[in-house]
Amino acid sequence: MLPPPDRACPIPHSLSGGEHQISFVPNLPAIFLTSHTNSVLAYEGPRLPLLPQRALLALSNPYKRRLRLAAANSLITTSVAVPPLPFASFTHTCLPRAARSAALEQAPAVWRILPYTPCRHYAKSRSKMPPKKAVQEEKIPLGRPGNSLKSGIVGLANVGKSTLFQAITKCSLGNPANFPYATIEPEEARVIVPDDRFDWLVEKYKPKSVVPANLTVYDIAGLTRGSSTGAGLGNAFLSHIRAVDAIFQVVRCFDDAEIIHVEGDVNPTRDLDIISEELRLKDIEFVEKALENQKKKTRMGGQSLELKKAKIEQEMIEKILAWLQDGKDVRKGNWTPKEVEVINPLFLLTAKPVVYLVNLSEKDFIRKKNKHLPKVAEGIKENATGDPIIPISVSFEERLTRFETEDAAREEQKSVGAESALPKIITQMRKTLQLGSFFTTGADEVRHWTIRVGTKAPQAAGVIHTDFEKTFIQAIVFNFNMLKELGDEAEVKAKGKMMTKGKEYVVEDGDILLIKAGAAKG
Ligand SMILES: Nc1ncnc2c1ncn2[C@@H]1O[C@H](COP(=O)(O)OP(=O)(O)OP(=O)(O)O)[C@@H](O)[C@H]1O
Ligand SMILES: [Mg+2]
Repeated sequence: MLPPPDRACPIPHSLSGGEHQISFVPNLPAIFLTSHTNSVLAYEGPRLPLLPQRALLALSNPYKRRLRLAAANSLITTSVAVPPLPFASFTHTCLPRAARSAALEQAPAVWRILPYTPCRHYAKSRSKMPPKKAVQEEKIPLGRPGNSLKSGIVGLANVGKSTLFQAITKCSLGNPANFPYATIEPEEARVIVPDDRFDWLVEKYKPKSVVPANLTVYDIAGLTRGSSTGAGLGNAFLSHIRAVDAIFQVVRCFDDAEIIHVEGDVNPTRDLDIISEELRLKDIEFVEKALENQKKKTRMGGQSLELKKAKIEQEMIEKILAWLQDGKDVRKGNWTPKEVEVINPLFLLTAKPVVYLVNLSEKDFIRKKNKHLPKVAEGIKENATGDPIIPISVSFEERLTRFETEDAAREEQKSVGAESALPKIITQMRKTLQLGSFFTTGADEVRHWTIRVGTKAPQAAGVIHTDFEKTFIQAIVFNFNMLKELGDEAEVKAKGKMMTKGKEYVVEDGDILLIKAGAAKG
């Protein structure tokens, strides 16, 4: 209860009526009256008024303790019903001492409304302090690849996509044939992600069940000049590309007069340009559509928070459109986390990470020489800086799959002096997507899980089971390298290398996790 008023102070009209909170700090010359709206009424005493949360920060420890104690006993924060003007009155006797004397001296006391969010007053009051360093916004990569990854094989028609698909998946789902557009519907197959650590763990634990990580690969119909406007197989293939997390782009660098080239001759730099142009044109179309929809939302006008958010989003979409119209791929932009949130649901083709696969003749691949290769590398470096390029001979890979046994295929690789590039392209794809691995081990199951680099323990637990993210308690962690070095879990434990980690732990590549989670609600 507040003491009875003995001196009236006017309460500004905007705060009159309704329930308001009064908070003050004993012996501090500031008093705050916070409304349920977005404003704060502050008493302007001898010191600059501070915003409540800032005031708490600014208090010295004994005051903080007193404030907390008092707040716990409802002494400090009291609800007051403020009657409408002109009857609003407020007693200065409940003001802190310094404020009270100021109120008496400067009567009538001055009240003013301060915005609730900005902390400008706080910054001003400490103007002698060096300026705060700009907070570096954490960068987040585009896309949201999960544990089940999808990648599409993309390229001009008749460049070897289906043959590669068949070699990768070691199955006959693909449709390789020497005529353009042999593939119509995207074929799909899962391939196991090769990982020596996983193989070692399987050997060590000899579990009843083994679950390696996998990558779903799609063989997508060939592109051609004008695909974005419906030429060739037109738009159909584009929707297939939209659905994948990443792209393997096959570039033809083999000369073979028998194999038809849709452009008439082998010219990989021109082919690269055609593909990036088509993907970009399609993205422009997607973004223009998104912008149109967004404009429908913002057209209504008004001041609601939702509308403000929609307007900010519209500006971001306009920025993305300008970027694309400038001839640049979305994945090469330097986007803020908020912009990434806008980009992800657009499923843009040029936002997807690309691994370039340069398809060489078997002869060139073995001798590690190809007349087109330097130009291709230069072109990619110039237009898609940083994207990985892997030389491969799709026909060699296809031939290797025809050997009866793995050993025979290995022998062949040894005898010709060249290794299959397939394991490399899958591991490179994971690297490009900034993915890492963790493992769960035991007598029942050894499993390889996929997460984005930088994922924290609860989110990693959520990959195992969605409930685990919410009910996460802790994780028992040790790294594969430690296990391999020390030999077994007991030894890892004895050496104190088995650790209990909480919610803030960032899972490292190769961690072996045991998640402890509570029971799920409901
Ligand atoms: N490195 C290579 N050297 C020689 N021939 C190759 C090579 N790679 C693929 N080919 C041949 O090119 C032809 C076309 O291959 P494939 O059907 O895999 O192409 P594609 O890109 O899937 O075509 P589409 O776009 O029509 O689906 C096949 O005859 C295949 O054997
Ligand atoms: Mg094909």
